[in-house]
Amino acid sequence: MPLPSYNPAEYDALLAGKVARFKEDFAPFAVPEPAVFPSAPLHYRLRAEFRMWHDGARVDYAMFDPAEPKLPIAIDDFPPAAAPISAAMPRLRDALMACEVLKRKLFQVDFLATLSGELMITLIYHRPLEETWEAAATELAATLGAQIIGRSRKQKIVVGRDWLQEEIELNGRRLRYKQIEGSFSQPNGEVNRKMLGWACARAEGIGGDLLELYCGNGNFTVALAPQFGRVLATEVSKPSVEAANYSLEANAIDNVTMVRMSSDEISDAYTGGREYRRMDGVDLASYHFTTLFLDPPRSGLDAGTLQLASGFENILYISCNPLTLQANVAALQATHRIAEAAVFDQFPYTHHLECGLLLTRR
Ligand SMILES: C[S@@+](CC[C@H](N)C(=O)[O-])C[C@H]1O[C@@H](n2cnc3c(N)ncnc32)[C@H](O)[C@@H]1O
Repeated sequence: MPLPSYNPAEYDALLAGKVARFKEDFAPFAVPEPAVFPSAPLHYRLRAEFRMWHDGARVDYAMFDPAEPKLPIAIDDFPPAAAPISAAMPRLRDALMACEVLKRKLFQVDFLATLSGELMITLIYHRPLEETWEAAATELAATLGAQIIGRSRKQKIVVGRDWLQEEIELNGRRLRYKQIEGSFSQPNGEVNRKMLGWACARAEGIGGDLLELYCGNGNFTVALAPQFGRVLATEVSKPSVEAANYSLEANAIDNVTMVRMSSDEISDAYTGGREYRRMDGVDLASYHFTTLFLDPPRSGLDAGTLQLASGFENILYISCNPLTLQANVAALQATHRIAEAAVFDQFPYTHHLECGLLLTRR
């Protein structure tokens, strides 16, 4: 099997195939016609990771054909990568080749960019990093206009910041977010903007309070909060909670309480389970929840969260895995029907599809 091809001429047909599969998979649940949100056909990915291949004085970005995983294929560019990554790739490679201290035992390079034009480059080594590395990396950061992080076993050196500030225009607002190196952020920035817009339009006029699980850096929280009375947002990862708190402050949002809790913990607390110190000061009984917002990892919802969801009037569910979404919708069939559906092409030229559903109580 060759490396994936990124041919814009094939894009529409590939997306049509995915939409058809979605409609077929969800037909047993009487899914309405989905709204379809395409991606830009090129330069859509805000993240890219490459192994680095050394050959004499050369170093190259390498990709691997799954059929021949030991044979590196050197690449000069990566068409899906967002503009700041595409522009930096050849400049970084040339700078590495010109500087032994930056090049030696460099194993991998991770790029993270934002729609706001910021760029972070993580250089991962199979050797300890010394002061001369930091001096060279500081020069590189200035040349490329990027944040640079050096990683090696038990070592992390940050040149600049280990986070980026994203800014997203949405419905006349300019939303600001913190995106921390190594934490989750949506890979396709423009499609993410479309997801935020779709979710806000679905929430229009519902009112009451919102419970959000898997909130990450507050991506949806910041967009949705003004449409609800109060919001209780939860997330398990500590850096993501820190980023979410930053995002709330940066957007002057004051009706959200953030709690670091896993989905099964919040489900347990909600149904009167054990007491959680992290819930101190949060009076669950004082909320008038009308809506549950969910954006879980690929594994979908655990049994406790499904139980929790079954009691809500409205469930807004964003999923990166139609298979687990199908299973979760099946489990909620007795209580909820699909009122609206959307597909978001976060991952062009792959079989992956992001979907959104509004489920309302029967
Ligand atoms: C698909 S991401 C969505 C994040 C966020 N909604 C966004 O749009 O960027 C899923 C998030 O769920 C978090 N997560 C994973 N397992 C979890 C669990 N059991 N309980 C709560 N959060 C979890 C991850 O840390 C990640 O931030």
